[in-house]
Amino acid sequence: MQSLLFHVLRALGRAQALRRKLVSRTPPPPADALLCTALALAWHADDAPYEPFTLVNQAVEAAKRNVATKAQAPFINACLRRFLRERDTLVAATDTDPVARWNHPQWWIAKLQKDHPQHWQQILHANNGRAPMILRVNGQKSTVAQYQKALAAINIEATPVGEWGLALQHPRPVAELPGFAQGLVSVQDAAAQQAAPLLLRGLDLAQPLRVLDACAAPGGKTAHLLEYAGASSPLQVTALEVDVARSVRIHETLDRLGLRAQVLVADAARPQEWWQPHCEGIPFDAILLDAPCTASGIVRRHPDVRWLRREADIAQLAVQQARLLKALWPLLRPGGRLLYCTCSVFREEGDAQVQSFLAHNTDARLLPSPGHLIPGIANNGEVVRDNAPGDHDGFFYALLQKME
Ligand SMILES: C[S@@+](CC[C@H](N)C(=O)[O-])C[C@H]1O[C@@H](n2cnc3c(N)ncnc32)[C@H](O)[C@@H]1O
Repeated sequence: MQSLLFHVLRALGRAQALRRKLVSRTPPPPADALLCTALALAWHADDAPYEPFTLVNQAVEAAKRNVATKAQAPFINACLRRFLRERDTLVAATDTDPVARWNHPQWWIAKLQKDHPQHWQQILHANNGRAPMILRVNGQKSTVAQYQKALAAINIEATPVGEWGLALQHPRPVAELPGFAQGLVSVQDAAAQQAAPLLLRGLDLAQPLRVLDACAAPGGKTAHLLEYAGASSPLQVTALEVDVARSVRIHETLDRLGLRAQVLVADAARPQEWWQPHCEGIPFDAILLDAPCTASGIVRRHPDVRWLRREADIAQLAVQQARLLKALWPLLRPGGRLLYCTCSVFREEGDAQVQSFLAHNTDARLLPSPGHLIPGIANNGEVVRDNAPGDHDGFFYALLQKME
């Protein structure tokens, strides 16, 4: 079901453009949904999950069986049969429509063209692909080489990515991964795996440093911070999450991996409510702010995001991100570091956010940072400024230091 749904979402722009060519008036929503679903699955014969004739027959059967679409079954049948007869002409007629070509809303395409004039096509192309499944090996329990061997022993092929990552040749349910329940590995994209080393590299981890993970659920990066520091490090991590239900997942993540952190349910933008009562008001040595964002960098994992987001969400989220940065900066000790990141490729949530922060905070300086990571680059030889090699999601990282 999910695989079919994701397929439809990755081809919805094309399907809606084809539907407009087939009918002049939009059918009632349930019939339209069924018609567009069938068109999205069948439009590209080489990529269709079933024989296009089967898809058409099944769509018409489904229409007949549902009271909401029953009356439109003959209409859906007529549209889809015509589509099969005239497919090449109809597809060619939609090729000039960017929404059909790229399967993203027009505003999203225009935004990427403006924000990434060199790479917008590459980003859209990556967004329509399928993301690889990447594991992060828990350095406290195994090594990349050992785990790769354990996978090979059960015929799971994997290639090392980055310091702790293994990319699986084919995605697998986690229950099939050796030692998953015992915390040997986690699932985490290669771009997200850069957070812990970026924040902690070069710090003296033999000291009892205090680290705040300000937006922590489900705890992927909290766990990586602890794994990275190592079992013998006295690193103290406070994991903050505003959403009670999501905070439960931080405990689950830490329990599975055998790690410990202070988990607080609180609003990071209102430190007056939790910093003094739970952290004695002592400044942190390092802060990770993995801020809520549009998730425009992880579209290939969540193909619905592009259709559900509204352009106005970007500005609203940028305000929230700025509020979080402003509230957390005073909690950092002079000389300390704050890593700001989002899984977005939009500049308002990355570059522009950080430039505005630097302009308003003269005690902050930007340390060498990856900046915007462009999704889907798989050693294709293309050079992108500061982009890490290998396939990964779209992300943004800026490492800020507070001057002493
Ligand atoms: C991008 S996700 C974090 C992912 C997490 N760092 C990880 O690697 O697993 C952002 C999280 O921030 C939480 N959040 C949003 N606003 C917050 C706030 N004001 N204070 C604390 N948490 C917040 C959201 O509920 C969400 O769980």
